[in-house]
Amino acid sequence: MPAEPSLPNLPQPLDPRVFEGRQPDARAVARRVAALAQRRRVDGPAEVAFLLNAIACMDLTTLAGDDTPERVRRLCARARHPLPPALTEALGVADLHTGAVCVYPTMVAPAVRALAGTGIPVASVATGFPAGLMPLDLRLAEIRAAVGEGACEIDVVITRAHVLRGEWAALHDEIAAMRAAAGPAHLKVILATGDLVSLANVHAASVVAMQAGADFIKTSTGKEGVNATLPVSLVMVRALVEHGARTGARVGFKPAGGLRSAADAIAWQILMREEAGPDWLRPGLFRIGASSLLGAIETRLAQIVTGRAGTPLMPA
Ligand SMILES: O=C[C@H](O)COP(=O)(O)O
Repeated sequence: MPAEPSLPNLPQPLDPRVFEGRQPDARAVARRVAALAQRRRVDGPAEVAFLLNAIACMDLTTLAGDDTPERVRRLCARARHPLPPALTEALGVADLHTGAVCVYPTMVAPAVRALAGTGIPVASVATGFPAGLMPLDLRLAEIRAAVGEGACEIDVVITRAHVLRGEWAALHDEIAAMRAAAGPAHLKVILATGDLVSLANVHAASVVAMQAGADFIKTSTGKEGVNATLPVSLVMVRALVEHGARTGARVGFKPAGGLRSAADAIAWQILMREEAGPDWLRPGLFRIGASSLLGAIETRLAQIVTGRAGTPLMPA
């Protein structure tokens, strides 16, 4: 068993022994989350470093029914230059861009065109996002269509009923089929944890997704009643650390949905650093899915640079 997992995560057969009978202790999880909160008080250069890393690890997202190619092009321009020039100059940063842009399948083509030559990947949601309640062949066809348009990352949703009914083989086979349909694209498996009722279900679904070949496990669509929380994130990150110890494979983590403040950006990075290790805090292994976090980070960085809370660095 390698000490440091470093291999890509290849699909394996379902092994329910890894999760059956495992019941994460909700009180212990809450205690650990509270303890991690004590480590979040960072300031000065450390805070700036966390905030810039949050941008580098961000899947800058628009997933709205009224999305247009124009909106997506504006989002891509923001992904290429996430901060105003005066702020990047004051911070002394160069070549900063977001980890990816995340859109619906029909918006992949304009995003790919807008990001050509930048190296910024386009991620597409698929599989009947956000509910996933479409026939499997149509969900797989949607994955293939998004990859065909140029998406190199695919964010899929699972059938929550498989989890709620304990249909682990069906869940494994569904995700394995999605893994195969995605071909060379990275597969992020959204568990929609707000729908899964218990931490035991979150743990089991995380393990099944990884056994089926997920490159990332992701908390939420942003559309559930409850989206990313620190307790479910802790359970998921511990599951991926254990998976790495068991298999040697590295699986990334993507909290998404409801992350809106600079404090959120830091809290999830602290959790990742303390539970998985500092090496996980890079775009290949950690992403934050967010539609409105970037503005909050910009505001906080401007406050730090000017030393005046609430004072914009640039004229409006
Ligand atoms: O995958 C990303 C989420 O859909 C974004 O959720 P949000 O709009 O709450 O930031």
